[in-house]
Amino acid sequence: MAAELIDGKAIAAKVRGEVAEKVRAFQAAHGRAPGLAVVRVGHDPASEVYVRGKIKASGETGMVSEEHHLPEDASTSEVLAAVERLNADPKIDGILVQLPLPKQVDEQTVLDAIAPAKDVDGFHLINAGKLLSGRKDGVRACTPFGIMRLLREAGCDPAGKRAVVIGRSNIVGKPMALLLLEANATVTVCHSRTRDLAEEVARADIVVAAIGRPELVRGAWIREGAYVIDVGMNRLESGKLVGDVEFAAAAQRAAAITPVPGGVGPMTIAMLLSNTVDAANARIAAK
Ligand SMILES: NC(=O)C1=CN([C@@H]2O[C@H](COP(=O)(O)OP(=O)(O)OC[C@H]3O[C@@H](n4cnc5c(N)ncnc54)[C@H](OP(=O)(O)O)[C@@H]3O)[C@@H](O)[C@H]2O)C=CC1
Ligand SMILES: Nc1nc(=O)c2c([nH]1)NC[C@@H]1CN(c3ccc(C(=O)N[C@@H](CCC(=O)O)C(=O)O)cc3)C=[N+]21
Repeated sequence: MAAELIDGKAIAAKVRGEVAEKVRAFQAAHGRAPGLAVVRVGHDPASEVYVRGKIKASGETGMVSEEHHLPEDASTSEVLAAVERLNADPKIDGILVQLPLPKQVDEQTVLDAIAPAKDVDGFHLINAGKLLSGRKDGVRACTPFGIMRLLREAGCDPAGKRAVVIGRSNIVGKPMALLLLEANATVTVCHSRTRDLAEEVARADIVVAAIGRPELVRGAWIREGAYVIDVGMNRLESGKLVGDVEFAAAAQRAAAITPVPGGVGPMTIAMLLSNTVDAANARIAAK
């Protein structure tokens, strides 16, 4: 393998250490730990795993966390009521509503009901709008924000580079493109209607794949010396977890690449905790 492995697990551990330090300072100054609430609706098995990971990691940094589990048939107004209670709870600094929600629940209505100052996912309209407008005071979506840190730790400055983001979701692709643009990359966003994905990827100095299709991005497409970030989480029938990039072949050409698992996933959780302690401090400062 020619590429450097970008060790998301190790970098996430470093971020959690920084968060633990901020948690200690917050506790000393305010007599309580920052609080994170996770709302989970129904029984999506993947969500159960991720939420457990988030709760465990938050405890390790000294934060207080609680999980609110609603039944599979919960209505939009029941989920809204849970969000409203957490908005009003002074001990809660961060609220995360785990996605996807069951189909009868209106996702955007729920996300927009979260107090923007407690929206540690960065999915609220206000935080999305602040990112679009280049304002620095909004909450940044955890996955793209974590990827910017991974690039920095790998020694990649996006300024002037050609970045190709594959995927245009509100939670990964679009905010990723905006953060890369903010860092002065020349950004192309690809999606399912892109005419020639291979050709777009072949030009890229930075590739971020956020598609959700196992190994769709072929190793042979990767430009020599590119930085490759694989967001995809695809569980094969064998039980094996693979990304959106054909890892072994891409690693022959890339300068650096993230593995799945152990790349972007652990970083997403670490950035959630980082956003929560930052939200706790910002809320106190705003009082
Ligand atoms: N590691 C982590 O922390 C996280 C991982 N994920 C994972 O990342 C992946 C993407 O997640 P998310 O953004 O929520 O997914 P979405 O399903 O919301 O978006 C997928 C995007 O991929 C595009 N796409 C689909 N097929 C193709 C194709 N053949 N060629 C090019 N583009 C294509 C879609 O295009 P179009 O818009 O045209 O439909 C869409 O924009 C998933 O595997 C998810 O599990 C997600 C969040 C966090
Ligand atoms: N409101 C909300 N916010 C999210 O941030 C959010 C969400 N909903 N819904 C689902 C996606 C997905 N997501 C992941 C987080 C961590 C790993 C992770 O830690 N993955 C491990 C592997 C875990 C395993 O083995 O299954 C790894 O990559 O090493 C993966 C995926 C956050 N998401």
